[in-house]
Amino acid sequence: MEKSPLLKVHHIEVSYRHRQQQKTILQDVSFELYPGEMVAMTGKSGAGKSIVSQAIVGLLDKELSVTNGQILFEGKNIVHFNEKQFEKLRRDHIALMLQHSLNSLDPIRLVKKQMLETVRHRKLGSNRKVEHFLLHLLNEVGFNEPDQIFQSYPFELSGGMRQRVLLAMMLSLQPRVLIADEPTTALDAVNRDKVLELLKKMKNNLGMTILLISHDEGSLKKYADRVVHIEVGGVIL
Ligand SMILES: Nc1ncnc2c1ncn2[C@@H]1O[C@H](COP(=O)(O)OP(=O)(O)OP(=O)(O)O)[C@@H](O)[C@H]1O
Repeated sequence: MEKSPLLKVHHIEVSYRHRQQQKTILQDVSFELYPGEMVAMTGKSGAGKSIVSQAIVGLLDKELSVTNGQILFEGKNIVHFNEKQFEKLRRDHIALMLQHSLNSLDPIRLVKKQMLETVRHRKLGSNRKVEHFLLHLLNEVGFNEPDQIFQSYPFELSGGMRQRVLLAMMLSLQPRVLIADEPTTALDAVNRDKVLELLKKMKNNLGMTILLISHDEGSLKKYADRVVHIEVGGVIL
């Protein structure tokens, strides 16, 4: 393991402000992610796990802001990035797979179209090359007949299959860090294990760094290298 962290969340505080009202909703959260590790973040519902992940990638609701602390990505403080810088960060370095992201696939647009759109900004070569790359990723996430999935509509797929398509989409961005916020909530036990296994495989094969957010401490311990626990008001390592 390299010595310096890829991502360092350092004593951050997030506050809510609307008109005259202000309150702190997250206080003194610190943890580090080292290259190539999978860290699970757990904590009770409402502890602030999603808020932390949104703060990292600049997707906090507009009433919320980081009012103290630093978030360092490769040693650089990104807390005060503007929208354009955050967009680039999300596109090139840190992908966030959201809790309810199953809904982010359009049910009536071909998987192929949606996947191609995800990588449109990347210079990956000819159309054939890009399609080949995406089909390979579909295969990596466990589809034996990726072309069939490519040519289907999300409404034709099960929840577990859609989750794996989404994962392939995230992987197509080849992020340094993948933050997966409750990636398995919509899945049954079999598919949940499949997705977690896959994340582990991605970590091992591609050297990806993963922050996995979930309530489910038991199953996460099985897959993660380390667990950080968020308490309401702060983090306990
Ligand atoms: N837009 C917002 N405005 C004000 N408070 C918010 C906002 N979003 C979240 N909160 C509050 O911040 C706290 C942390 O919420 P968050 O969604 O991060 O919790 P969580 O740990 O991810 O919970 P869960 O496991 O249920 O998803 C909660 O008390 C929540 O009510």
